[in-house]
Amino acid sequence: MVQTLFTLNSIEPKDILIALVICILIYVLSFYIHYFSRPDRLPGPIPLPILGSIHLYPGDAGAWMQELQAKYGDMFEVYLGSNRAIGLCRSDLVEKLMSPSTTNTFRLRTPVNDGVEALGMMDKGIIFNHKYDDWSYIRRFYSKILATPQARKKIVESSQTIFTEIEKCWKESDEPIIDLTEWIIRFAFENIMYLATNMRVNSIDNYHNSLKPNTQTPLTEKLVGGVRMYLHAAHFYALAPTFWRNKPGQNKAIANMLLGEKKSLDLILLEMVKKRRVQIENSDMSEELSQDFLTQLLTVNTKRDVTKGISDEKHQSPMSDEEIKAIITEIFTGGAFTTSQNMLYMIYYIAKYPEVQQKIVQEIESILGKNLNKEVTLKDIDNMKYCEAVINEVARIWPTFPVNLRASDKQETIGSYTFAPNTQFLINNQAIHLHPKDWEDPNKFKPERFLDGEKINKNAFFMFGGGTRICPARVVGLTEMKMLMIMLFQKYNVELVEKDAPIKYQYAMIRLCSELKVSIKPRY
Ligand code: HEM
Repeated sequence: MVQTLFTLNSIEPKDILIALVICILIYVLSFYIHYFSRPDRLPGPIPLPILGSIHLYPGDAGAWMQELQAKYGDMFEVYLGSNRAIGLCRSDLVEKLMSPSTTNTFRLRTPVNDGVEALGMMDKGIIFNHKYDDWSYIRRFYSKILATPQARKKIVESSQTIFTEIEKCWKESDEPIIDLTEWIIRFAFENIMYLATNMRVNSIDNYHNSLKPNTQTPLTEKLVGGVRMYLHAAHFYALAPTFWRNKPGQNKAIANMLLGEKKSLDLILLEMVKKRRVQIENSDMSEELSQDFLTQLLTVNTKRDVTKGISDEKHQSPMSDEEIKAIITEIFTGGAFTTSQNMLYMIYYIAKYPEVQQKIVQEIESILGKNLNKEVTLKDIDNMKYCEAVINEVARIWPTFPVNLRASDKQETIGSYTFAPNTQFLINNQAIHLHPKDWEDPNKFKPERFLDGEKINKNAFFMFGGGTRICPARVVGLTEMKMLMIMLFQKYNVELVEKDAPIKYQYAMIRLCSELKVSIKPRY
């Protein structure tokens, strides 16, 4: 005891500092010995201990992946904190990851991620769900409800009504220049709300009124704002290592703010779920319930089950409000935001290329005539091949989702490289879409390359992703895009205000358009 006290008393602050510096040096040395002797080395920026390469991240994963490809080639590595992530920029490199086979082992989007956990989305819903049985159970709801002609018909019908409501607001405002960004988000939001809940929620009028001074923020605006912030939160939390998120100062403040926004969104969505649950519980047992997404989630494995056999032996209980909340968070993310952003970029390119706009109008008129009130059928929509080629070409040249994520919980090989379980793979959709190996004149906007007869190479185009995790709502997504195309371009000539300006956007898992100013003039 005396000996210990004596020893402690004789330690000077200087000695502690020296010991600390020695520890840090040993850590740094061993970090770099490990780094430089790692097996299956790939080119990439030399990481810093703890931070990895995150200090180099420009805030835009799409732009970063392009920059890294230019420096290091089609396959490279970066470190997100201490975790190795592999960038893949060529179709043949992603073959295994994007295989539709049920034996595809790249079933995960990310390894277990404490940021996603902190947001309350790990193993909830489907996007970040690692539990294969739960993921496939929830996907069955998507397939049953969204991949059907009924869902497409519903979207056709609601798109027409919602677009008319938007036109009414535009007429009322009588502005010569319109920024389409927020209108198109409300268009997609109202559509997905109707599809997912069978409710119309007046989001067009609400948005229009919210532009007037001194108005309160209506619930639909809070929801749209909340989902947008959720995308920013998912970006920050999924990517930034724990240490970086908790760094005192700006980082910590951003992390707290985003978490607060996610909690506010959770409260709104939970209230929506609870309200509908009470409505169902209070309704007469003999009353036929609606077949919408929310009702299916609320009634599965209950006496009022409208799902007709979605559950399996592992899923025999009703879903909790929390589980349903996570699922509808994702429905709104994909339904309101991914869809609207694709539509905005579609409008940007069509307005930028008047000759393409003219061909679109010709095709629409050849199928629907000049009667603007003619009912649009699914067959009409399916016959619009040039319109579809334009949608594809926009998604090729400017994917809304420029970087996709995959991981496997097993050891995997790609080419001659072996990767440890839980390695993160970053599929550079933008680079694959522009790779000269698969695309002739890749930077040229040329919708004809998608017309019948033109061969698109395997794994060279991922508008809706691919493999087992391909977008489960692609059929309705495409239908909605074509509907907007018909309603906007059949009736109006659309011109960009800044003809040569590049797309203005922010990155938040997807590319979020920040401004799209156009002038819209009636054709007739
Ligand atoms: C034009 C519209 C849309 C586009 C371009 C699009 C695109 C995508 C892409 C690229 C993915 C990633 C797939 C992968 O990892 O391979 C995805 C996944 C997903 N999308 Fe969509 N999407 C659209 C519309 C929608 C809509 C309307 C919804 C919801 C109603 C939706 C819900 C989802 C969900 C839940 C996933 C995750 C699937 C999983 O992890 O298994 N999407 N989408």
